[in-house]
Amino acid sequence: MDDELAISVRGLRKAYGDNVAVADVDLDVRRGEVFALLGPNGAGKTTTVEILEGYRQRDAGEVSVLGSDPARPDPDWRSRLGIVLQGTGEFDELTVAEVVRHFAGFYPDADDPDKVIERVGLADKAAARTHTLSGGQKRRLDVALGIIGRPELLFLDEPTTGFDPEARREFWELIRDLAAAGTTIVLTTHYLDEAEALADRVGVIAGGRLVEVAPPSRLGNRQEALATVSWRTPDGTLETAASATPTALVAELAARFGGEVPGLTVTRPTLEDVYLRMIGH
Ligand SMILES: Nc1ncnc2c1ncn2[C@@H]1O[C@H](COP(=O)(O)OP(=O)(O)OP(=O)(O)O)[C@@H](O)[C@H]1O
Repeated sequence: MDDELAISVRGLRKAYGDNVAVADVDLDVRRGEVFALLGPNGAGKTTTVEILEGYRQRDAGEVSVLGSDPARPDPDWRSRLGIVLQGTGEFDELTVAEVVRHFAGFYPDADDPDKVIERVGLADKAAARTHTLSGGQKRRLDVALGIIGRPELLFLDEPTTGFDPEARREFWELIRDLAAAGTTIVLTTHYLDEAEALADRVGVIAGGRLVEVAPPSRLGNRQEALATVSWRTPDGTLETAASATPTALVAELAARFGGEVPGLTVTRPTLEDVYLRMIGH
């Protein structure tokens, strides 16, 4: 096992009856990396992640997570993981501070509950009973419970669903801070901007197969794709051209217009464009 790897997966396979949910997945995640798993509903993300977390059994393949096989983990293995599930929900009558303190008790080297509550932006809700929290605030509490044990490896399942834009930005900052402090992070998300903002690499999974793994900027050869240049002619018509040399085209347009080119835009395929192509749209 390579010590540089937080996760190493070879030939992972899982079927539910005849339904093959995960087929021949090979995947490495380096220590300190932020890795995003993207894929449409039913692609196999949760199945894969729950196998890595030790919550589901695999049918075949080799899996190592922080040096252990999740199917036969070392005794202290689980305390080195942080898992942010979609909603804990069982502690409705307890306050935020009580729940976070309660979870801190499960870990040998837990972080300071007040500090963690502050970090996830719930300081002014510390004394509130959890059933009074909004959806976004509940997700922040989920995140607090995921990081209270100072995990080496943090799993986040669609972490910002229900967040308002400001809360998402704050959450992204938190993830960047955790990553900067050396935490390895694996997240699933349906938000491509989130993957682009946070991930060192993304893996696209479709139909149980890992279609591609690459940094967001390089996925689907995005960098080599033709640029789309648009501008308006003097009579206001929108013109569009696909170009491998957009700088030359813009220079030519600038010369033609004798200065500013009306309505000029230059775009490359977005992560969403290449992602949708990859999953067959
Ligand atoms: N416990 C289960 N029993 C039977 N089939 C399951 C079970 N869990 C998942 N599946 C099936 O396995 C496939 C992959 O599901 P999975 O939940 O891993 O996808 P996902 O990528 O996480 O989807 P989503 O984005 O909707 O959360 C789907 O066809 C799903 O119906």
